[in-house]
Amino acid sequence: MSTPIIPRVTSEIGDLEAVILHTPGPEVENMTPGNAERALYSDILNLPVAREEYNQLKGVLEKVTKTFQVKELLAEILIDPELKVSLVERICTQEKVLNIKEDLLALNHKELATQLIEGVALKRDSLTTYLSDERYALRPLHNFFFTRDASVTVYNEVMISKMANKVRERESIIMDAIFNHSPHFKTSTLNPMNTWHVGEETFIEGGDVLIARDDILIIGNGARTSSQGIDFLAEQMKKQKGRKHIIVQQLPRSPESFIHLDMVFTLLDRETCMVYEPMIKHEHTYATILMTIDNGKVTKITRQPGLLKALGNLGMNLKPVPCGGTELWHQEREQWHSGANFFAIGPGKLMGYARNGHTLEALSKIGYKIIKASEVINNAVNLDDYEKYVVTIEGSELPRGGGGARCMTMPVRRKNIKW
Ligand SMILES: NC(=O)NCCC[C@H](N)C(=O)O
Repeated sequence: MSTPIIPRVTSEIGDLEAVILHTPGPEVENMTPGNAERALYSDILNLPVAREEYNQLKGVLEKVTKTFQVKELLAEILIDPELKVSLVERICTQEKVLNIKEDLLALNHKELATQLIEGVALKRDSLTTYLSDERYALRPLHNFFFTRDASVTVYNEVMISKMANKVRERESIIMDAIFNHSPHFKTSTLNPMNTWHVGEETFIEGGDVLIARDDILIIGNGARTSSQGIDFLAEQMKKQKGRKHIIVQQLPRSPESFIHLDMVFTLLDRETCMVYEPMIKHEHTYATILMTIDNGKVTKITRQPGLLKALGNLGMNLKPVPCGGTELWHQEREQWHSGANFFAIGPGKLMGYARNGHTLEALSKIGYKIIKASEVINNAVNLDDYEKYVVTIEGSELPRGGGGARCMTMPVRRKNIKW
């Protein structure tokens, strides 16, 4: 095996060196209209189409960087019998299904990894289970292809998220096991679950955590990340030397397309960001707050006149590109389909959905070349020929899961940016 990767991410846009993906499997279909909402979906995905679309994202990323697949990483660590027992025990205890522990332990490492992700069917071997409306003893991890959310590389460490919804909790447990045991990574993890004073109200998800610069984090505070979750991360920042800034952007709890900050704001290159204007540029009641941490202490907490101005005050003057273009009508529609959710594989080197035409037009106007993923995969286009581009993936099915290119990628390592 090659030398382990030391996770390090100091910006949203540095050249990507390694990323964790999860190709959607049967778990995304294993739901009914009755429980799609509980699965945090607005619709049931068509798996073959979703996979085709996902393979465009994966195909491009495999060309430009090192990629890992969650299921393979998980299966590999489950070869260790002790870890297998402790992980199964942890999951069964957390999900209150210790009765299936022995069945799970009887599976080989690959089958166990599959079942932990795709779900374990409920055995109808008692009156209670026979009468139960549940189909699963362990529910499928419908949302795991949004690898962004359950863990986050924050500078030199990996934070394991504390998910806001039960249906996503197992994702974090799996990522915790991977980062602590996979031979592919050498890192330390920050896990709110291991901190004695972290309470019920503490939650924080990767979609809300943006690393703007080596001294600036931008964190969304809304349905998925609580103030307590941000305080947990602020505590960790206190351990670092020098001055750190955390800009907190409050978010509305509805509609569901505003669940994470990266659905309304992403960084594109050194000078540009993508914004959903009604949330990021216009006046509203959702506060922007700046926390300043100086050598281990929070020295100041102040209200700011909006996210862009807060960044400007710290020397990051970003030109906002409007998701959906200039008309509110298009902005609303394209934001809903993850039109603001871009993933940077390098500064000015982006991936996003092809369907959001007005957003792409706004990027094209400022010099971004729009390139289809298939052209990259078939070698019809060489990305090195362009300084700024958006590689587009088809997005009919994937956005119905509730996220875009940033949500589907968990960067483990990026090169540092020369500002
Ligand atoms: N970073 C993101 O915005 N991730 C998308 C998560 C969508 C998923 N259905 C969820 O509700 O958690």
